[in-house]
Order: sequence, then C-alpha cells, then structure tokens
Amino acid sequence: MAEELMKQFVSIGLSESKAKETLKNDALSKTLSELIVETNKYVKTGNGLNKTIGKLIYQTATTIKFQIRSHLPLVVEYIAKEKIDSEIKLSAAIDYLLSNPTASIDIKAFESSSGVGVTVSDQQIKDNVKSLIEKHKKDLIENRYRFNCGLLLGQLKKDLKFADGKAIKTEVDRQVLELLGPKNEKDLAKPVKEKANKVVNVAKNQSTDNCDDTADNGIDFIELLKSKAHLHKVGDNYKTDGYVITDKSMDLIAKHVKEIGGKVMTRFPPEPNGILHIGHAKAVNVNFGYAKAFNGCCYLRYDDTNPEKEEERFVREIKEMVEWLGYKPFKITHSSDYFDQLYEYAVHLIRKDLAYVCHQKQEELKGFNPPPSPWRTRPVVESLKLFEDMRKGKLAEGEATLRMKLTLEEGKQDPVAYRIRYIEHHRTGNKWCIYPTYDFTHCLCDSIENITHSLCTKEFQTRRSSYYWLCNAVDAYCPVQWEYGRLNINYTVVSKRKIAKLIDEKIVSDWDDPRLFTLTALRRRGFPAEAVNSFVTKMGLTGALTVVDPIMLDTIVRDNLNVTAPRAMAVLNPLKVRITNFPSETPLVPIYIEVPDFPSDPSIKSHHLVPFEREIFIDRSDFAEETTDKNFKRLTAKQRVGLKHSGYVIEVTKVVKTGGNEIERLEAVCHKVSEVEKPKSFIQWVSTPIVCEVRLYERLFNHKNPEDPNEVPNGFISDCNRDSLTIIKEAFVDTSVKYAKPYDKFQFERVGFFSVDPDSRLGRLVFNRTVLLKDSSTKN
Ligand SMILES: Nc1ncnc2c1ncn2[C@@H]1O[C@H](COP(=O)(O)OP(=O)(O)OP(=O)(O)O)[C@@H](O)[C@H]1O
Ligand SMILES: NC(=O)CC[C@H](N)C(=O)O
Repeated sequence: MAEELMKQFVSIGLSESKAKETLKNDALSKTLSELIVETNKYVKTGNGLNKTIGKLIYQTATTIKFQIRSHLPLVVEYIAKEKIDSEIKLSAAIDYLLSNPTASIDIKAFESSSGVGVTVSDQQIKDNVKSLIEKHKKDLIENRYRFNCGLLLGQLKKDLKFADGKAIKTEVDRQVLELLGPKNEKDLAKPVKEKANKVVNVAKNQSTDNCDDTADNGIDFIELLKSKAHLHKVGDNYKTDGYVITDKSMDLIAKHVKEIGGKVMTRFPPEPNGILHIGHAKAVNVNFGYAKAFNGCCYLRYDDTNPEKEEERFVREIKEMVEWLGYKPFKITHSSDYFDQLYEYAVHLIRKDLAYVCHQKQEELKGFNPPPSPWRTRPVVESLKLFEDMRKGKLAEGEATLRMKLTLEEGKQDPVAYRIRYIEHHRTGNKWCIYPTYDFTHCLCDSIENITHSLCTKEFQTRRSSYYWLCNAVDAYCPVQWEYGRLNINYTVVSKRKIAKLIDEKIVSDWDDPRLFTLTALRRRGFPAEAVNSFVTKMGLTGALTVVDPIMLDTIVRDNLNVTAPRAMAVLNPLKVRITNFPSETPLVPIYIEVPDFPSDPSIKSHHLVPFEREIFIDRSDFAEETTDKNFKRLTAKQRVGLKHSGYVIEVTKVVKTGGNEIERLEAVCHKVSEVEKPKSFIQWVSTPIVCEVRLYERLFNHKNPEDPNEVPNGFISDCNRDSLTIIKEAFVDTSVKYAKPYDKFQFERVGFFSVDPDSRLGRLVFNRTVLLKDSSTKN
C-alpha cells in the first residue's frame, strides 16, 4: 500500500524524500491520493506531467479545508486543464469556495475570482514596476538598498492580481539595480541595530494552531494578540478548520454578524466554585484581551451549572480579580440565565430524535467501553414525556439522564446533556431539579450570546466536534472554538479541591493566603497586577501547556517593584545602638534626613523624611562582635559601618551584654562620612520607628510537582513545608510608612519588597514579604 502511494506521489513530481514525508501524514496521503486519481481523468500523471500541475495538486491537498472537500473535483479539473496555473490563482479559487461554501457553484464568479483566463504579460509587469519605481524614486535614491522593497512588491501584487510573484520580484530587482547601480561599501555595511529584544520562548511542544508562541519583551498582551493571534475575522466562521456547515449556517452567521454589528465578542467563563488562580490570569488576558485588541466586547459569564458548588463569595472575588487585572466585563451573565432557553433547545433536540432519555446508571457508563444504551432507539414521544417528568421532579436522582446522539472524538458515546439534582441553585433556587452539563451548556450559551471566538484551553479540543454538532443540531448560530495552552506553575497546587483541603487542614489561612497562587493570594502578597499580566505575556500565546518555575514570576515582579515601590528602611531583628556623640546641638531633637524614594534613580525627585536620633536600631545580623570572615563588611567591634542616607559612619565603643551574655545594645560614636575613611558598607537603620508585624513566606511545597505520586508518594499534603510562614511580631520600620494602606508596596532597603496586608489596623501595620531583592536560589 505504502509503495503504491509512493509511486503515485512521485508521479506528480514529488521528490522521494517529500513523498516519504507525506506518507507519514495519513490524512494528507489519503487526500493527495484521491486528488491524483482525479487528475488522471484529465491528464496522465507520471513522466512528462507539467510540473506546475503536480505542484498545484500537492498545494491543494495541503490547503483544502474539510468544509469544501466536495468541490475538490472542480479544483482538480481546473488545475489539470491548466485553467488554474499558479499558486496565486489556486489560493484565490480556494478562498472563493470557502466564502461560498454551501451555494451551488456559480462557475462564472468562480472563474473570475480565480483569475481563470487572466494572463499578465512580461510587458505589463515591466510597465507597472517602472511607474511605481518612478513614484518612489526620491526615497529609493536617498535610502538606496535600505529602502523597503516589500512595499513595492505588495502594491504590485495588488495591482497585478494574478501575475507570477517571482516574475514581479525579478523585475523589481532588475529595475532597482538599474536605478542605483551595484551595492557599494556603505550599502553592505551592517546597520547599527537597536539592541534586539530578547524573545522568551517557553513552550516547546506545539503552538496554538494559528498563533506564534513567543512574546517579545516590552509588549503587552494586547499587542501580542494583535500581532500573533491569527484567528478568523468576525463572520468568517465557515472558513475555519473543522467548522461544520449546514444549509442554515450562512443565514445564521449573517444574522449573527448583524446582531453584533460586526464586533468581536468573547467570554471568560469561570465556574464560580473557587478563586481564580495564576493560570486563569492567562485565560482572562486571552478572552478580555482579544476583545480589547479588536475593539470588541467580552462577557464575564459564570458557568454555574453545578448547583452544589457555587458560593457568592467566589462570584464576587472572581469579578474583583478580573477588574484587578485591568479588564471590565461588557456584561456579567450566568449560564443559569439561560436555563429556560436551554430547556427549549433540549426539547427541540429530542423532537429531532437527536437526544433521548436514558436510564443507565452512572457506574455502568464508567470505563473505556461502556455498553451502548438500550434506550437509544426509544420513541421520541416517550423521551419527551420522560424529560418533562424529569423536570417536574417525578424521577429520582440518577434514575434518568438526557443523552445526545453523538460520539465524541475520544470515542465516548452519547454524552449526557441533563442530569437530575435535587439541590438548590444559588441563583435559580428550587426552580430546577435538572441541570445541563458542560457539553450541553457551553456551546449554546456561546451561541445565545453571539460569541465570535470561543477561546478555551487545549483540553477542550476534543469537545469541539460536540460543540459544533450541538449548535447545528438545534439550528442555532455556531461560534468558532479556538484553543490555547494552559499555564501552570511548579511548587504549588491550584485545583480548587486541593486548595480547599489546605484550608480545611489549616495549612494555609484562606484562599488568599500569600503562599498560594490564587490571584487574591498574589495580590495580598504584593504582586502588582501589571507584573502578573507581564508574566502571562512573557509566557506567550502558545498552544502548548506551559509549566514554569515561580522564580520566573518573582523576577518579573521584582523588576516591576524595583521601579514602582518607594524605598523605606526596616530592621526585622533590631539591635539598639546608642550614639554617645550624637551631633545635634539639642540632643533630644532629632535631625530629619531627606531620603529619596528611589535612590538609584536621581531623576525621580520624590523623597521622604526620616528622623535620626541618638538612639538608633540596626539589624542584629549586621553586627558581629568578632569575625574571621573576611567578607563580613558590616559592623564589628573593630570595623566601622556607614548608616545609609545619614551621612554618618558609626564605630562601636562598647558592647553591652545581659547576664546571659546576650548582646543587649551597643554604644558607638559617629563620624561624618566625609571626614573618615570610607566604610566597606552602608546599612539600613531606624530611629523612633513604627513597630510592625512582618510576615515572611517560603515556598509552601518542597517538590516541583506536589501532585505527582512519583515525586510525592504520600500525597500533596505530606509535601507541605510547615515552616513556610515566619511571623515577626515586632519589626521596626521607619516612619515614612506610617500612613500606608493595604496593598501599598515598599522596598525595605537591603531586605526585600514588602506589601501592606489587609489585616493591618490603625497603629498596627502588617507587612507581607513579596519577594527578596535577589533570587533566593542564588542567595541561599
Ligand atoms: N491553568 C490554566 N491556564 C489557562 N487557562 C485556564 C487554566 N485553568 C483554567 N483556565 C481557563 O479559564 C476559564 C475558566 O476556568 P474554570 O474556572 O471554569 O476552569 P477550571 O478548568 O475548572 O479551573 P481549575 O484549574 O480551577 O480547575 C476556562 O476557559 C479555562 O479553560
Ligand atoms: N470552554 C471553556 O472555556 C470551559 C469553561 C468551563 N467553565 C470549564 O472549565 O469547565
């Protein structure tokens, strides 16, 4: 068989290696073989076949879309008869067919759109090139070979629609050479390029079918979508891969386009059964971002079809997090808003004999090969009656389901559309005791809301056919589903069930415990929303699952805070130092020191005042009475140290100890920095500080994949680092933070970035350590 196919492929001019490569792709091989058989009706393939015919046949096989397969014989006929004789004409022909998928072909229109009979002479090409070069002559002479000839080529391709691209290019090159003469030294010199942006390429497997998978530094997600998401245009649903066209599709699409005024419509559809996590930040950016990028609208739709799980708190916090990321929903809806309409659709489906009431038990349907339902062929009237009984509460839970007559990609037969649940719903109360499933609900809600692009994660790819099937089965408008890859992070769990368990076991305090990777937790820990968005952008639009180390996120957060979080001084483990020669004339009056908010950027003039007094506090770790460590550059009994921003250096004169030989305080003298030898280092310090609580966080999990039984055989709970939270009840911070509000962010110099926790009360500030100043993996 393979040999036969090889022969066939070679007969249209494919090289052996290309033919072999083609053989690896079953679907392509099948199509190509069919096309060759068809070609043979007109010309004999094999030796002597016009090379162009072979090339175009191959191009047809690789580009034809499922929805216009029925027109393949027509395309082959035109190629074989050399009426379609260039790649451009073939693309135009395919485009025409895609745009007119259901209508019987209007041959005249087909021919004129495909350039049949159009020839562009060499003279025409020459003349057009000449007049265009004339138009750009000044620019060309000025910029010589740096002039972007792509502009000329683009224009020429437009003007000479079906001309051979190669011939145009050759003529442009020839005439440019004639005008400018050969390249000189200057032309050949490398242009001084701006430093190229680093491209972060994360996912290596496969990318979202139509999206590049990389993000350039410096652009935001909207820009990324504009430049790299090549999805269909509004109304062009029928041109997308796998879209299923019925005889109603074109009318429904036309009506849809009219209703939305041609705008992009997307939706972000979380289940309100938990708080959004870092992965959802990608989903939010993809859905809201796509709408924003193309001046469209994005719904926030709560996918609330599981009555037992919803909580009002989650509903509120999901919206809050979407807004925190900088997006505003066009409308807020719920799947449950459409329960009435969905019920009508279900009845319609039964009437068309495309759904039936089934009594197989859930256990029977488990496993790879469950037995087919004996109820599949029951009369429509019976299903209609039983479905109504289900709705009226005449049947018990588990006694019946409504099933659709279709097979999913993975082979699953007749997915369930409705099940019985005697549970009160958080919005519809007790109105319903039957609830629709994801497979039944999602596509129909998308359809009702006139969604243009239904963007979801890759695992839903296998549900795409059921999505299309159902919209078509109930004669509703069918949106297009596009998939992108999930974004996950190592050293954590994000599943709602698992976070709930961590809370139950009191390992974390709540959904927003700063050690988690829910969005409320990240906000609480002090991660700026812009940094989360940058992280998502850097991870790209890939279709592959992306799993990254939290260090990546920390780095982006650090970069952001470095330029946004004003500096303050804090000592987490205070040691009192009394300056015996304090320079103030009136020793009880502090000197006020002006400290820049961003000392490393002198262009930023904002500053704050901190008092400098006779009694100061430094961090215990910055003093070593004696040390043999030559790298210890801070204060010792013999080594001076500078006090940041004060202009002074201190020198220990006495170490005062408790009875237990613990250092109680130091006595020191100070010198002006300008009057003594420059100290090896400068440390932070505070005077009359504010006493604050400081919470320090470490990773919650020890292993990269806490959910993987190979890495963590005893389950994710066993992997928790029980020392991941350290609370310092009495840390000293300078007075500049006195009026800080929850979520305000600071860099405590030499310590880390910190954010005010919402637990803070008047006179009792609580700070969360957001990130260290440097990557902890290099520090520890
Ligand atoms: N890790 C992730 N990366 C990207 N998108 C995600 C991720 N998790 C969920 N989404 C997407 O966010 C949208 C709303 O999510 P929803 O809460 O319904 O999903 P989920 O899969 O139940 O999430 P969970 O991870 O909490 O189980 C869906 O379109 C879903 O595909
Ligand atoms: N298609 C989707 O985006 C799926 C959303 C749905 N709420 C789910 O994850 O179950």
